[in-house]
Amino acid sequence: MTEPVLELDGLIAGYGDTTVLQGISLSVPKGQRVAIIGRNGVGKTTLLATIMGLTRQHAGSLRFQGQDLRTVPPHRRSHLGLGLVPQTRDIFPSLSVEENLIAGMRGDATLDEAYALFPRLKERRRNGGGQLSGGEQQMLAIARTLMGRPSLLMLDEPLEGLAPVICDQLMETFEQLADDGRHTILLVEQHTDLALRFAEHVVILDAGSVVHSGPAAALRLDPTIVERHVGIGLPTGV
Ligand SMILES: Nc1ncnc2c1ncn2[C@@H]1O[C@H](COP(=O)(O)OP(=O)(O)OP(=O)(O)O)[C@@H](O)[C@H]1O
Repeated sequence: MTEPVLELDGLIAGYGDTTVLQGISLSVPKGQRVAIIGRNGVGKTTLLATIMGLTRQHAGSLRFQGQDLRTVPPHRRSHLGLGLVPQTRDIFPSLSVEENLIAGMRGDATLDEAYALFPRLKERRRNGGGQLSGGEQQMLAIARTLMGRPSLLMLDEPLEGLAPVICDQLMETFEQLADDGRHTILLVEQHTDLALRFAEHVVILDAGSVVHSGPAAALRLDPTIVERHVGIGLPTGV
């Protein structure tokens, strides 16, 4: 078994005094593709935000590459190799595509890398972030996070509101990133079928707790587990 890159043990966290995550334990090996699924409001975004240091950790532990992150602020976490593409995308609308990418750049990251991954961004490089389509904005949000050279890439509902053809393109990009040997990926996604096809391991959350954690292959064989916890059926052929 590969060394875990991320380890959560009894993690309780939330907003101010409110707790949302009710004792999450999770161990993610380096290079694994993990899908985090669950109904609306069960704490998926809060889990990613907590790993990034954006919420209040009340109890339990959170370790990245063996280091306890409890007192490490978000900007330091991104220096350590954590990268979050938030659901809100958070690009700078008044900056051009190129300026957005430069703002996220660290180390030896180059614009050419971003443009190789998303040729569309090269075509739009002089356009303002606010002038982009939803799909282009998501590409920019992902590319900007990658400019920070994360080894743990967290994607919060990256397909939300996007046309099926763009969803397919983005899923191909995630496959590419997972296969390049440099990224461990946590994917929060409402498109459960796509998430299960992508993932090696699936975590199902309900009311701030892990109610299932196991290989994606088992869920593909037995969709009733997903139906029970997420309340939806999977299309056939997943
Ligand atoms: N900034 C905040 N302050 C207080 N409570 C919040 C905040 N953000 C989320 N919550 C609450 O935390 C709980 C979990 O929300 P969260 O967004 O993590 O769920 P989710 O599973 O990602 O849902 P969705 O699929 O709708 O995005 C919800 O009850 C939500 O109302």
